[in-house]
Amino acid sequence: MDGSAVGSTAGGPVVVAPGAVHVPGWLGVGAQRRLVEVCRRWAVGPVPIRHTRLPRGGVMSVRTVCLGWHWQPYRYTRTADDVNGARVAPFPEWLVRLGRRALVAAYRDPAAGDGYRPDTALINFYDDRARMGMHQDKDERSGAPVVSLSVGDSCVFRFGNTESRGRPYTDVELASGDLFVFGGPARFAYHGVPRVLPGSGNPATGLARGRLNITLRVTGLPG
Ligand SMILES: O=C(O)CCC(=O)C(=O)O
Ligand SMILES: [Fe+2]
Repeated sequence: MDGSAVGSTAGGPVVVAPGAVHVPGWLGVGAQRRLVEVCRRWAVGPVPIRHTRLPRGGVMSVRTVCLGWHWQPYRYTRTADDVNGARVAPFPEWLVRLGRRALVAAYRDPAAGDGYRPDTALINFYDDRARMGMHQDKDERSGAPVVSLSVGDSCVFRFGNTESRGRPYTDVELASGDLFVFGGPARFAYHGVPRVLPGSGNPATGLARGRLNITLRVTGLPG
């Protein structure tokens, strides 16, 4: 993955809320295909992709595997103690660079990626029925932006406000190759995925069914 196919924007950035930007078609098909391939490898190990168990007994409908730091509700650790105890795969340098380019594209500012050093990625796989309830990404001790990349089936992405799970929110359709960034005043906004749209993806990405979402984040944790 060298990101060479990045930048084939099908449309310019759309500001959904201050600090929250949707860039349709940011990843070309080649870049999406490489992401699918590498995510398939990460899904196998060292920590296998799994449905995250919630402390009160629930189980998330998406399946998740992490890089750099392992997220389990509601903290980050180096080892996946709720899965197999293994240390998660390292966060690759090319993904840091991709995150920087994402910020430059979303904020239309050549300096927007300077100093951005994401150190964890959550890779979520959604089957036809998977969803994600409204939540904040708030286990990070950093206000740096979250970079979100989507491949495969489209979904309805609900982007809300920082006060509550409820309205006002905006429903955005995230399609294969789309970038969504939330930073600044939008960084701690509630968001979720009420549904995926089965069969809407492009098989040329290598993902015949389902939806892949990768979020890059800065944990703010030491070393
Ligand atoms: O799947 C998405 O688009 C969002 C995922 C998400 O919000 C998360 O992993 O925290
Ligand atoms: Fe989230």
